[in-house]
Amino acid sequence: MLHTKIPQIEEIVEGAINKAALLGEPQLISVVKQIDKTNSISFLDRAHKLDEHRSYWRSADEEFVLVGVGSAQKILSSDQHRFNEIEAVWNEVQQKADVFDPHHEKGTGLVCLGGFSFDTEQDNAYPWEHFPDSQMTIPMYLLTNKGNQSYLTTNILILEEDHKQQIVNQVEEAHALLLDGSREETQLPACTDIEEIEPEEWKLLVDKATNDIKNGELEKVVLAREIRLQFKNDIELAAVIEKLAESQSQSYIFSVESGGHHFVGATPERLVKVENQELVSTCLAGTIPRGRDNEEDHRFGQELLNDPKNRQEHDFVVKMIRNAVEACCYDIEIPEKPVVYPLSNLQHLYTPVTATLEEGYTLLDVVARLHPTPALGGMPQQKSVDYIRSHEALNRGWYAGPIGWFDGRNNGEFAVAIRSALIREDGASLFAGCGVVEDSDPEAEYVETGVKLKPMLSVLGGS
Ligand SMILES: C=C(O[C@H]1C=CC=C(C(=O)O)[C@@H]1O)C(=O)O
Ligand SMILES: [Mg+2]
Repeated sequence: MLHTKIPQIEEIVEGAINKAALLGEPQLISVVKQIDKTNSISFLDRAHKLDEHRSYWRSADEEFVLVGVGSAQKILSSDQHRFNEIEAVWNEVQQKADVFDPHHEKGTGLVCLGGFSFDTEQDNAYPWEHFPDSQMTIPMYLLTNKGNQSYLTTNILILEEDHKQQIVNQVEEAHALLLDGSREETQLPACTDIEEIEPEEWKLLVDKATNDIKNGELEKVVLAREIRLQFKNDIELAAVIEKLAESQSQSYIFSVESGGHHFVGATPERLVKVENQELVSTCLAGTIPRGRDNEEDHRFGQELLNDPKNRQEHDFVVKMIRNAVEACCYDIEIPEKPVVYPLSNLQHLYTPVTATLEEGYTLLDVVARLHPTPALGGMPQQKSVDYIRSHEALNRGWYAGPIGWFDGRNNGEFAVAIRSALIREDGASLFAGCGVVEDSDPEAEYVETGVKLKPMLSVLGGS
């Protein structure tokens, strides 16, 4: 239920304790307030004193940041129909919750943050033992920065036996800590060792894939590789996120914690965004480096636009996304040809997709239809996922899976978790991949993945 008249927190907590007793089940409350403009990195940093479970999301193309701290409720699923299952639980949670929100801004109030593994049939083995197949968290405390405005949401699952004053004190102490404004000095990781995982075997696999494609087994497959780093000290998440956000201004910046490990990344690739039933998706595939000067940069861009191998990589993605969107949208707009999308160290082929989502469909329905697109899996979809599962040496875990958020007003966005790293206590695994088609050259694909790994590598002290 949404309440627009906002009572004092004492009253809200008391009401929830009574309701929990009456109904015989915990009662979720969500209270939103506008606060002074708050720096998201400082907030993220201070939050570790409260709870290690922190999530970070920064949009690539608007001033929109979410920082989640702690967990009021987690929604998990390892089911084959995990997107639907998560949606069903989410609907139930929303129905039962009491939301006190006078602002009605997107990304405030009841919001879920989290992500999904690439492939539910791959087991959660090292280094992914702490990451379930799907994990969406309603944080206890959520900072929402939208343009110049900041909002703080407090979500609490109230139990019948809870003590009103204890809860109120706990919330007030947490708010004071999170909003205190100071920032401790944080340090970037000191890397002591770098290990590329079997680069020669990886190139042989790319070569094999081109042959399997020529033989008609499949049309395209995205193959990823891993680099492992060792650190001298435990990493400080806020420093990593801050540096990544600075260096990758055109990318989504994300971080999700599970079991004390952080999955972090800077990805340029949106999977899908929905706001007021308006849908935006992105076809991003086909890659060339940036030039050393304007002339070379432009020449590379033109080369990319006219290169048959890169165009083929890209066109598979457009075709698949078009089909998926046509099944649940109208007013679909997709330009005939891609344009060049420059990032700090490389350029991609880019085709935007806009449409209106038909009534009755949700963001998660579209995620279920799209994941994985041929920019992450290949073509045909199921064959390429099977191929990856049986041939790729690494355990993808959440690499290339959907990562993002949604709120209780049918707004939300998912990106694909590429150019990412899983950070453990004293080390990290970094991941990047590339689209392999029949004309792919293993050495060139190796170099392309190297360029994609570079920004994360340099933030983590590896170069
Ligand atoms: C799979 C990745 O990139 C995809 C996204 C854009 C361009 C790609 C490419 O040109 O190969 C990939 O399809 C990755 O960075 O890990
Ligand atoms: Mg490529």
